[in-house]
This record gives sequence, structure tokens and C-alpha cells, in this order.
Amino acid sequence: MFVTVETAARTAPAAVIVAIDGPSGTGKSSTSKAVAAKLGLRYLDTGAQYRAITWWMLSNGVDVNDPAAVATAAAKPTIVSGTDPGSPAITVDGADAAGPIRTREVTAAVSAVSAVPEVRARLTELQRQIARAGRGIVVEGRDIGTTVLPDADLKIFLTASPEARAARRSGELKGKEATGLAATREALIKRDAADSGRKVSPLAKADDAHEVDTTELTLEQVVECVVTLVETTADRAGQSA
Ligand SMILES: Nc1ncnc2c1ncn2[C@@H]1O[C@H](COP(=O)(O)OP(=O)(O)O)[C@@H](O)[C@H]1O
Ligand SMILES: Nc1ccn([C@H]2C[C@H](O)[C@@H](COP(=O)(O)OP(=O)(O)O)O2)c(=O)n1
Repeated sequence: MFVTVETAARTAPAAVIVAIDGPSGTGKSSTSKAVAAKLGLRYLDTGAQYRAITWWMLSNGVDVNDPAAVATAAAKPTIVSGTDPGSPAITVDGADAAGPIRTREVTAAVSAVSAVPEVRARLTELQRQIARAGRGIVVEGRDIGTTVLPDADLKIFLTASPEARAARRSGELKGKEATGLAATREALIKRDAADSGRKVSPLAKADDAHEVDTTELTLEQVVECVVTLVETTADRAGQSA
């Protein structure tokens, strides 16, 4: 098989920690998985963990709009995240949650659940344990560069126009839970506002993060940009693979 330089494995320091944050639809998951795969790093989707705890709350009759009820239940589910960028996995109490966490019901409830401090404290601790448990990792979310891993070697903050993000998301939903472009855009903006406006570790760009506007870039261009930033950071630190 013909393998181009672009798809061949690249090198990164074994222990590099990369934080990728940004709002929904900016390309965090696709970029993080591709960068981790190219550089032989682990991958952690923290949004999937917030979705998983939300799914558990909904499945167990917890009122997701009652912060006290969510706080009381926050420690109950056991969430296990896989870190293989080729097959990201997540289980809740041993059950595969990869499908159920992507429903519209979970998406509509996740911002309320993730604003509860007890939920954030628990998942932040879990995320730090995973990040420090092995070799290098790409961790994506909303508060990775600011709160979860403020000492990350490289921080990226992805942005894109609401129009581009809505078009990407409604493209994904086609045939499944198809929603109009305008409704998708509204839902994204509402979630951005909730995630950016919450009191505890809101969605925010870290002061030392590199901002990448992906509106006019292909996914491949974004991946190349981030891979180059990882390699540049490593060179500067004098580290080697
Ligand atoms: N730069 C890009 N250009 C076009 N589509 C993209 C780009 N980056 C990601 N996508 C697509 O947009 C959708 C949302 O991307 P995703 O990585 O899930 O974003 P996020 O994790 O930030 O919500 C996916 O279908 C993905 O393939
Ligand atoms: N580090 C994180 C990651 C996600 N969250 C919350 C806020 C987000 O709206 C939800 C879902 O995140 P996810 O990354 O799955 O969302 P999208 O893929 O962008 O739709 O979780 C968070 O509060 N902190």
C-alpha cells in the first residue's frame, strides 16, 4: 500500500501532554483522535465522560435540573474511559455507553449536569489520574488547559463560526436524528452560553493556549497544524521520542 508522508507515523515525546479545548463542532474530537493516532499518543474525550454521567442520571430517575439531586448522585456511577484513539470506548457500571451518550436527550441535559461542582470535582480527578497514568496523551474538553491540566505541554483552543459548526453537526445527524440547520445552530449557541457562563471551570481559552480558527480549514489542515505545534513544542523543550 502507498503511504504518503502525511499519513506516516510521526514522532512525539513519549510523555507529552496536549490539551485541546473549544466549543461544540470546532473539531476537537476528530482532531484529537487523529493527532493522537499520528503521534502514538493516548486520547481522552472528557465530554464523553460528562455525557456518560448525564446518561446515568437520566436512566436512574435523577432530576437533572435539581443541582442538589445531581450532586448527591455524582459519586454513584463507575465510569471507565478507554484511551485508544482508534477505538475510543466508555462504559458506565460496566455497560457500553458509547451509543446512548450521543442521543439528543443527553445532549440537551449535559450542560446542566456538568455545571454541578460535585460532578466536575469527580470527573476532574478521574481525568488527572488517566492523564498521569501512562505515556503521553491528547485530552479534549472545555476546561483542560485552564483547570484539569494547567501544566499541559501544549494547549490548543479551537474555534469556528456558529454557521460552520452547525453545518458540521447537522451533517453528522443526517438520517439519524435529523434537525434543521437553524435548530442545530440555536442548540449549539445555547449550550455554548451555558458552558461558558457556569461558575465552576467554564469553557474558556487558557492565556497560554494557541487559538486555531478552523472555519476555513479542512480537518487535515487542522490536524497538520496541531501535529506541527506538538513537534515544535517538543523541539523547544529539547525532548525526544
Ligand atoms: N475542519 C473541519 N472541516 C470540516 N468538517 C470538520 C472539521 N473538523 C471537524 N469536522 C467535522 O465536524 C463534525 C464535528 O467535529 P467534532 O470533532 O466532533 O467536533 P467537536 O468535538 O469539537 O464537537 C464531525 O463530523 C467532523 O468530521
Ligand atoms: N471538559 C469538559 C468537557 C465537556 N463538558 C460538558 C459541556 C459540553 O456541552 C458537554 C458535552 O461535551 P462534548 O465534548 O461531548 O460535546 P460536543 O461533542 O462538542 O457536542 O460536556 C464540560 O463541561 N467539560
